[in-house]
Amino acid sequence: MNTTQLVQEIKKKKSFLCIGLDVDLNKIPQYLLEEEDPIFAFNRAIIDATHHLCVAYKPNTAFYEAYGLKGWKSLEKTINYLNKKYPEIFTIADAKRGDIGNTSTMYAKAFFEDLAFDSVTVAPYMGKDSIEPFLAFEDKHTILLALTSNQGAYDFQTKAVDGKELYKQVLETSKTYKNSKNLMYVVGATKAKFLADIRQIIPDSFLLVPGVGAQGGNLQDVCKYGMNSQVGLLINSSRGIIYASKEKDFAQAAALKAEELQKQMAVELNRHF
Ligand SMILES: O=c1ccn([C@@H]2O[C@H](COP(=O)(O)O)[C@@H](O)[C@H]2O)c(=O)[nH]1
Repeated sequence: MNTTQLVQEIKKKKSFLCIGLDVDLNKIPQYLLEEEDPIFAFNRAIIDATHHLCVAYKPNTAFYEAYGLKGWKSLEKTINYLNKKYPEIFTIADAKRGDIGNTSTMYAKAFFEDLAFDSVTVAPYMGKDSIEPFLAFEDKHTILLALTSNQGAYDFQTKAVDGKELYKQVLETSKTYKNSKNLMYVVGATKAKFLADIRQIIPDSFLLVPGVGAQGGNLQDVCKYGMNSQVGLLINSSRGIIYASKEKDFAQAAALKAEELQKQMAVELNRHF
């Protein structure tokens, strides 16, 4: 999916919500554990109940890798289900990969070819030759960690190197990479006050913004400082939506939580456009 199609979906649904599929078997309704594949059964129910309220889903691969081969199979079934039943949805593998070039190529093949995600999150620390193998996939998006939502972001990302904060150097340098038009960036909702500066450097890029809800980020602040003329935002919520209930009504409860955010997004879209 390209960004023009993504923006069309956002305008159609009046939503730039990304739902995080971070499935923890201790947190899902216990009756689902009797299913052959409880993780996929959970995801399918959440997706069917919420797809009209969001434009993207983001499984964090840690929650699948933690269950070994079974978990990876659940991830595969989830992406196949999304691609087949809801091809209009933008898919993000939150895997935070990046390595020397030939290894990055293999990571890119894993997420873009084998699993057919639209995008994958990548860490910038190893630089150009670790990122360009992902960008070589012309019709896919590489989502670079710029300024993360956690407290540890202040350890390195906001520190000045040669007089400029590291996250700003990541943004500026990444614009020089081959196929940089296919870059998006992660900026935590907890870092909304940085968004005005970030937009000076990357006015047109899409931002994946995790950290609303459970981590305390504020949707309105993110929109105020981060929205651009093409919306330019995908705001993620995982736990705040998918664990709204541990009972049989879990999918409906998730839909209600997603709808709360979608309605706030509709207000923001009306305000900006
Ligand atoms: O800076 C970052 C980068 C990634 N994440 C991931 O997003 C979700 C957030 O989950 P919530 O339950 O809505 O807090 C999760 O997968 C994180 O690993 C992030 O939070 N911050």
